[in-house]
Amino acid sequence: MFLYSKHVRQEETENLVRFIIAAAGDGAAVDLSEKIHLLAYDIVTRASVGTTTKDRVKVMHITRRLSNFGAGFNAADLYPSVKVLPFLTGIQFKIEKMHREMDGMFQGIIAEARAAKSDDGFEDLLGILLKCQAEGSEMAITDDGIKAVMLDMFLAGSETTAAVIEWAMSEMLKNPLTLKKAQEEVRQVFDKTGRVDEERIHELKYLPLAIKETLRIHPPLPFMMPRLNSSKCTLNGYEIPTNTRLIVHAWALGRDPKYWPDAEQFIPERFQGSAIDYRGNDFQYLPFGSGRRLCPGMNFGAANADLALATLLYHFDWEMPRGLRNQDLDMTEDFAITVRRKNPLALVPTLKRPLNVGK
Ligand code: HEM
Repeated sequence: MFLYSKHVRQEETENLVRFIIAAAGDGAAVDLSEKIHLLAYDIVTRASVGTTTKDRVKVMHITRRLSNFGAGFNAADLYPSVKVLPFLTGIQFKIEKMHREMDGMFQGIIAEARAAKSDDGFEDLLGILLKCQAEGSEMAITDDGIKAVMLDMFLAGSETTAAVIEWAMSEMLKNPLTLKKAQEEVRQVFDKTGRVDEERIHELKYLPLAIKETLRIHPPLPFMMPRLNSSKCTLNGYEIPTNTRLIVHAWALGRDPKYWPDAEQFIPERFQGSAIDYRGNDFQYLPFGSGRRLCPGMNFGAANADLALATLLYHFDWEMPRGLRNQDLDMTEDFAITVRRKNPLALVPTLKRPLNVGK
């Protein structure tokens, strides 16, 4: 899937450039947040189910509602033994409604994929699952199982990727020296061919630092997956009984001044020559989690963010809308399972490099 997603990623980022070119020109600001989110959904959807669905905007909104809904703690979580609470708080009803909506859409996607079944190689995830289902395997694959995997991909894959791209652009705009540095490097590398693609992306050294720094200050999932401890233990003097639900706060770790000097500042250079990376072994920096629940989409998500950011910086100069200074850029976070910007990122693009497809 990762290899298959390469051309999907390329096509979708180029579509984004086309859209921005069409929207730019008269000094008008573009709602970059919306486009970044559609980009992430389209890449994840095409890699998962082969095509973008006609309901893409609807799926995107339901996913966001699910994310908003799952944020924070609710009474039912605090008193899991009181079985009636989910009904009293209305949570059960809302979950069931969203479930019905999503289920109908996913069943439609599965039916379309079955009808379009061909022998041209099942390269997307849904195709592979349907093939295994048809061939029969030791563990039966049901339609419900397939729908659960699809939901996982949409929920876990698209909002997170979009958040990284959106926050990286926001931080670089707010810190124009970092923007300049990243942009100069991107243009130096890709001017050789006039096209941003993955053949040369490994030549970038500064943009990956900026992405790492973004993941430190804005881990898209501020809380890792809940864990249950299998035996009693003591943490910071607190006794934790067996089977307690524990949640690691990745956001707080990334901003802890004990580990990070000038923790609130966006300084990509802090990762230069540093061995700290996001693969889950450095416990002060866990944007993709750690251990057996480590994000399985880490490489896919990082590749999507790398290409999208390199493309945005290569083709366009970016400015704040008239009357606003870079340092005034609003950075308020929206509280949901995935933390994204509260207000859309509206920026003025100026085309600097045309789109050279197929060079
Ligand atoms: C760059 C963007 C991404 C970030 C920052 C991110 C971050 C995370 C984090 C923090 C977790 C929880 C890990 C833990 O608790 O140890 C997670 C889980 C997960 N992620 Fe990602 N993720 C990203 C992209 C993706 C993508 C693109 C996919 C797939 C298309 C994906 C699929 C998943 C799944 C399925 C899980 C649940 C794993 C489990 O249940 O054990 N993620 N992700």
